[in-house]
Amino acid sequence: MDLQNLWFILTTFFFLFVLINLVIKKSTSSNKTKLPPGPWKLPLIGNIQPLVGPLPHETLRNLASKYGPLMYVKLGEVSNIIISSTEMAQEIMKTQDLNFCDRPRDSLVSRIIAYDGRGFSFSDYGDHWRQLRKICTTELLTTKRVQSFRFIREEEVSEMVKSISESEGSIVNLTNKILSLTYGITAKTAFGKSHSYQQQKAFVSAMEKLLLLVGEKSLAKLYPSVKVFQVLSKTKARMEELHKKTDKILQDIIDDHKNNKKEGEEVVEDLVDVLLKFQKEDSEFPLDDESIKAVVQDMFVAGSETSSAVVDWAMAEMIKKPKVMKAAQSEVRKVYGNKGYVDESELHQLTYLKCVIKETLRLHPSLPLAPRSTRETCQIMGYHIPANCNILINVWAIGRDPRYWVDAENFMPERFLDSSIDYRGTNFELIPFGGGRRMCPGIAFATPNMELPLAKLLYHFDWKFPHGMNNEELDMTELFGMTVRRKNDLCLIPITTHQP
Ligand code: HEM
Repeated sequence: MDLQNLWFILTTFFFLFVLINLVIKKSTSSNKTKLPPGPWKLPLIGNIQPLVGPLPHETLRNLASKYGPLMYVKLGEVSNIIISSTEMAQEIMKTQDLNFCDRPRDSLVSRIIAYDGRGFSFSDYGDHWRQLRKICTTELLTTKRVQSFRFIREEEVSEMVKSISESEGSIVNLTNKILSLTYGITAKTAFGKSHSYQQQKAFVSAMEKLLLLVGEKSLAKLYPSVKVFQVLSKTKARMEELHKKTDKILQDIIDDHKNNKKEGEEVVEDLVDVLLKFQKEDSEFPLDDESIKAVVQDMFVAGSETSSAVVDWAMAEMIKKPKVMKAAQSEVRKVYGNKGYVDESELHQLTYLKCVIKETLRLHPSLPLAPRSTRETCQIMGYHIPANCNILINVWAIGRDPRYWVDAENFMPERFLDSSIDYRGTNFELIPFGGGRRMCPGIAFATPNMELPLAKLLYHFDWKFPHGMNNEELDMTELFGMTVRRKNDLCLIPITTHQP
């Protein structure tokens, strides 16, 4: 070998060595910052796929079937990680829960609707949230408190049933009836008697419009850092206008509570009364008026449309499946047959109805995309998850995943008869109330709000479709907003079987 050849071989080895080192270094460092897989994106715009189509949870499910249960999607300038499997949901809501228990910083929602983060549902994990959570779990939403409102629920549901019975044989808009029932119950439990029907109507109407705006797509939401979009945003202007209305009504109600407090009188405390107790100076958590309004509004946002949507979907699924309707009716009529009327005393005996509700929550979770945000950067499955990144847990997709559910798209309440799967945050294939630290604290509140109206609607009436329609033709299209409800109202004909 001459000297020239030796020189050539040595330099080749040297360059190969440097190159291999560079490749190894690059691949280890990029693994650390490698984001989860996701669809192609355009500069500035990000991923347009999830913006197309009316139902983001469905589009995201379809994308996840290609890119996997941990997916990165950029909407405008906002980064989102989409979670679409039980394993990943468990990682977020259990294993690494502490790092995933902030809420997304949607500046419009948290500033306008949630009183600059003074509320509970939209606030970040921290001292303020901990204090409010404690008030909720020890005072506001306890089983004892829920029990104390039993007379309100029974009265309101009886009123609804009477008004349906008056329309015997003609078409009734059940969706509207159920929605105003739930809002009525929430208003009475929150405000007590110190509000007029006009105030309640105005408040509920503004809240309904606000909640639809929350689900609306807007440039201001996609580009929160571009102030000009915030200024020009019609969504923002409409939110502010509606918020002004709800804020004024809430302030009037709080003032009324303060002025008319009759000391020593034995009355059932409403939610405003309970919160005002925490305003006293010697209270461990003094709350100002703004925080009280924010929490009361939270109860409306988180508690009204969610429960009413479940009752509405349950009725729709049952009328679509006459066998299920019959089984649920027979159970209720057997349990309450001797009594002759439905109240809350025997609700615990309605095993099949509870399965109907579980199955409805599986197929129609009121919040299909549970929103979280990361507190610090972390790793999942070797992928980099940035700090302050929005996390959307696709509860809807998990509930319909054929890997966990037999005949997943089919409404079959029987599947829960011999199953221990529950929605209390330990079975990650069924998480309509979420899980972990930020799990819904309102299950005890929601349960009778769903069970009592359903039991009464099943006990007192048989149901027929209008205009000779048959069960195959019932439209089940969803409408995405703050909650997912029916796009078209459920309109049915009641036939009274047991006079209310
Ligand atoms: C069927 C009815 C309901 C459903 C499906 C539902 C569902 C949910 C879900 C999915 C979350 C987010 C959980 C998470 O991030 O892990 C949540 C949070 C919350 N829910 Fe519910 N909810 C319902 C009824 C209620 C009721 C009746 C109330 C109160 C009266 C309520 C109050 C709240 C509050 C305050 C939060 C925020 C908790 C926090 O951020 O710490 N919910 N709910």
